Amino acid sequence: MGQLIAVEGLDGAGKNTLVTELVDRWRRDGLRVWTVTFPRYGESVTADLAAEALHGQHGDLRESVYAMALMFALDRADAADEIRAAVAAHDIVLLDRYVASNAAYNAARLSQEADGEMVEWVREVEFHRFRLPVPDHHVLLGVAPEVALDRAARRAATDATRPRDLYERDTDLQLRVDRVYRQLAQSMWMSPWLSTADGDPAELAQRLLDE
Ligand SMILES: Nc1ncnc2c1ncn2[C@@H]1O[C@H](COP(=O)(O)OP(=O)(O)O)[C@@H](O)[C@H]1O
Ligand SMILES: Cc1cn([C@H]2C[C@H](O)[C@@H](COP(=O)(O)OP(=O)(O)O)O2)c(=O)[nH]c1=O
Repeated sequence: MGQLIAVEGLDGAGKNTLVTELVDRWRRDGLRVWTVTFPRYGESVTADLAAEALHGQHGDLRESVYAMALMFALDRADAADEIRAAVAAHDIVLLDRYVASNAAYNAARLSQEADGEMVEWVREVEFHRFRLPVPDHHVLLGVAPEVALDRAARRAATDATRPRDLYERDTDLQLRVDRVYRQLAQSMWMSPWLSTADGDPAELAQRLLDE
């Protein structure tokens, strides 16, 4: 059985960059590594619909916090068996965003804290009803929100395929998401959380293997 690790953080925090570096490093070391990014755009209709809603389509879908949370959760529910099989066949399964994204973003949308109703609803729906595997570890890539916001804005300016969505353009929302993420990490929500401010892959790769 491999380790299931979820990497979390704000839009533009550098999750994708960090995950790519960790996967390369561990594979060079001979470990069997499998990775998936949520939302699974292009593979999951509900993920695509949610992203389109965040870019202004599908009427008032985006206004419902619970509907948006459910769209992202259904994407994961559909991937549950694949993740379980990957954990059985690999040393490490690395997830770029997972259930905690839904907890942090939707609690933040409702101005709730990590001990509020939304985080509990996400836990109940995703881990209990959808039976998603619980990560062995979470990693919070906790760069300062201003840094993440700046990176997301620069990425949008230089990459025409990555315009900022509704959440990325909402600075107050990102600040509240950051706060909920830190509370989730502090309370070790569902499993131990490792927090890193700079995402040094060498150090993090070792810390995760040492755990
Ligand atoms: N450690 C870093 N230092 C500087 N820029 C970075 C770093 N990590 C990522 N970036 C840049 O910031 C932007 C967002 O990174 P990305 O990995 O796509 O973030 P996320 O997946 O969290 O949205 C990208 O343009 C990336 O090249
Ligand atoms: C995976 C996931 C993402 N989100 C949010 C975080 C992001 O702001 C947004 C889109 O995900 P993101 O990973 O940022 O995709 P991209 O920038 O490539 O479009 O959706 C949730 O609210 N719940 C979830 O379960």
